[in-house]
Amino acid sequence: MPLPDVAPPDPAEALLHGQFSGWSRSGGGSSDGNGCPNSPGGGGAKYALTLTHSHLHVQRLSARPGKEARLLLPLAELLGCSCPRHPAPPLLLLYWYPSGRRRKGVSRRRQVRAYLAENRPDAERWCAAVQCLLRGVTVCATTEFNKGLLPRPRRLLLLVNPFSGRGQAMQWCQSHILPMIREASISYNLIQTERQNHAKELVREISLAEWDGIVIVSGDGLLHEVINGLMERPDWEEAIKTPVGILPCGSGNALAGSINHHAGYDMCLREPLLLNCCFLLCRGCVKPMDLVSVTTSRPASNQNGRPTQRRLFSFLSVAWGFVSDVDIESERYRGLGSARFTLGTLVRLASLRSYKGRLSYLPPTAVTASPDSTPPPQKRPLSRSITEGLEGFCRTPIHRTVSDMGLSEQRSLRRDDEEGERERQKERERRRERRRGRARGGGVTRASSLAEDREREREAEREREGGDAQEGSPPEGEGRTEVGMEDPDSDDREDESATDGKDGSLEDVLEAVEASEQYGAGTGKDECDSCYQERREQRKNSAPSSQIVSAICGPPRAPGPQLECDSGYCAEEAELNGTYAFPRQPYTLEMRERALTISSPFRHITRSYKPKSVDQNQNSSRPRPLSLLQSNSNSLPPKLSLSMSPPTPPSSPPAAPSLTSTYLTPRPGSPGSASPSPSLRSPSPSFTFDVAEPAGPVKTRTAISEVYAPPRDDLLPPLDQPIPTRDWVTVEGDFVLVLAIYQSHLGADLLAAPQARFDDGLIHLTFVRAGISRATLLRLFLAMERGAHLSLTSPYVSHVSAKAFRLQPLSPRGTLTVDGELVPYGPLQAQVHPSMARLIVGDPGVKITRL
Ligand SMILES: Nc1ncnc2c1ncn2[C@@H]1O[C@H](COP(=O)(O)OP(=O)(O)OP(=O)(O)O)[C@@H](O)[C@H]1O
Repeated sequence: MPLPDVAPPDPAEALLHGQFSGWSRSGGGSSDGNGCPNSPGGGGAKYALTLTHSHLHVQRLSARPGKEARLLLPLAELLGCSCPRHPAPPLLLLYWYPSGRRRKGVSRRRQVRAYLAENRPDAERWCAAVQCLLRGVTVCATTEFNKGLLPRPRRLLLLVNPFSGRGQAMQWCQSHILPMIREASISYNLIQTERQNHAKELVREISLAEWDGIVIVSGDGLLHEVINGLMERPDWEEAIKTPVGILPCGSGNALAGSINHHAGYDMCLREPLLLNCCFLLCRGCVKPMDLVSVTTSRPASNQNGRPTQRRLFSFLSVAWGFVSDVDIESERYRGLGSARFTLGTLVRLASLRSYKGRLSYLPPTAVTASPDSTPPPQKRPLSRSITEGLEGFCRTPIHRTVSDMGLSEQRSLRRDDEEGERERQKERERRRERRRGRARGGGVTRASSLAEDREREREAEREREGGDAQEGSPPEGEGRTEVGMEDPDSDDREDESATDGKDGSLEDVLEAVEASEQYGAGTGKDECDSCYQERREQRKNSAPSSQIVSAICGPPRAPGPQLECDSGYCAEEAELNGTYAFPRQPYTLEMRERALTISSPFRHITRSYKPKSVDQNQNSSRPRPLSLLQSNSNSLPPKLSLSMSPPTPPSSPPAAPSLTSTYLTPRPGSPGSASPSPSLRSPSPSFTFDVAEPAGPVKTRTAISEVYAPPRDDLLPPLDQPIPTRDWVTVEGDFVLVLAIYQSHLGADLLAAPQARFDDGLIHLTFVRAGISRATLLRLFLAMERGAHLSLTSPYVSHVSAKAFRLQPLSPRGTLTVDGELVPYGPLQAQVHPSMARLIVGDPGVKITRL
């Protein structure tokens, strides 16, 4: 980009200075066709190049009418440079990505500039100098630039979900991603995922020391898998420090939107967003990112009457109500790309639901110490306030009832005394609660235990069943009431007159959308309930993944190390969405072998997409993606073989990984090969993706414990214990939505929490209560596109920050999502773990929105 008033460089700042000739395919002295469309000019034009720490100054020596004599290339806009090998002429190729306005927002565009050096050593010296600056190597004017100064090339593991978004991920890999990664001199291995949880299984087992980063080429769902795969490793503390990146090919792309926003770019979608994120990825700066530990639960359904719990780690959001409904229900419009959410929003607005529930949260001011900054001593009380709060609530020595939070002064108490007391107290509470009955109104602020809730729900259920049997009304409408109606408990969801008058012309639009939806889907309003039922049976992306899982991966997958899974729970979950389905048939070695062979990340395919034969995707009715391991990395063995050990039964505790593969181990003679076992190697905590590292041994290895000890949620009591009344705030009533988000964006075009930072240690809660009109709700989402919704005042909308929260749905049915993925419906609680992961975000925020 020529700048009219470019000042000449200060000679004192110059690192290199030299003369080059212009070069282009048409006008240059090359006959091999190795030209560049944007090179500075034909043969004959002379240029003086000066390299400083921040810029490359280009001065045209021979004047040319109508052309600027000076050009300033900021190194911040340079992706990389190269010097093509002999017999190509001694060229210095610069890959420049200035930002420019596009139809769909501002994004980067590629320009290659080529300068012909007098000889090859000159070209190589310049190339080394530019690369040193891009990699952050400390240099000065007296530095003798050569390739030896450069750190080893960075290595990325690219995981591509070919079905994400509109199914363009592989196409975009070829057209944009891989060329840019090569230009940035990054080595990579590319693996296509072939089924749900494939990425999770991979990252659980690979040798992470081989990689400088794991990059997801997909939507947010695949990153969710990777984060949880890393957290399920015995060496999770090291593993989760592996930088992760995302290249947006999904339909929501919330994290990519947040990264784009953090870099200072205007909101954009699709390819412009991809180019921005790919540029930032190649630049490579890493930032700490908060993770949120989420514990989900389902009410007791098995004979022992215990609720079952599951813990997972989230980087983006927890949603209940409107947002999760739209996310899951709009799956059917996947072909529309991100527009599916717009349509889904309109459809859901047309038949707005509300859900009964209780939301409790711990505001940040109430927390004295972050669990990560000063790890609490073992078995300390959860917090003093909790004990006090519980005492106030239960009027009994509550420290006994919360003994597994650890009350050190009470450790000497006999365990069975404590348990007996806890049981007696629960029983007293239950009786007291029954006496209070259902007279208690909505919006009550208090703490209570899930046991009470379940008891109340069971009672309510019994009453309802009795009532329904008498009145003959179906129970479907329970708990999902239309907003705006007088009686939120009413089942008469057809009656929307209460809001009809309010919304005016918006209603016409909504009715039109609703009518077209009914026409398109062939369902009427009543059939919404059957769709709802259906949704419980299916899962996101069910077609491809369920086919593969059933045809190829019948083997049970061992539950995560922290997973408490009894058979009843698993069966129920399989029915719910399949996410946690553990197939019941025995898992033979042959099946495991077949799955792994077909999974083919371990196959070496040299830069060609090899189509898979149909029989590899048994029962697959749709064309399957190509199995692929594509690599330009020199660091991996060309031929990969697997050695298998018998599968671990799902119920057995996850000890050392049962699968080993030679691709997991360093190549013999490679820098890391001295390490005795891949499982003993982990990235050094001090390693950063962007910090220059001299060539040599990959990383220092530390021995890791095989005992899995996941991080503790020390701000939260166990899910079946009451939350404290002190410091916690509880809101109970009818909600249209509850959204907990920890990134700025909910989708690439939804700035849901403008104040959020990757590592602010906060959960940003938005909740909308029943009674809001559709017009206001629509206005809220429209304002969210600009991040202006926080200033929209409505008595029904609240925005708060928290360190932890608990959500107790009291409606019998609904949808809960974590990072956009369906989780079992039931009580859930979450706590933020500040800066636990690391995210590749590129250069920090230089505002580039206009030319
Ligand atoms: N090859 C595959 N076949 C089927 N499902 C897959 C495959 N690879 C990954 N998945 C699963 O697909 C789900 C959705 O993936 P992802 O979120 O990345 O894309 P998306 O839904 O299109 O994007 P977004 O979340 O932004 O809308 C994830 O749960 C992931 O586990």
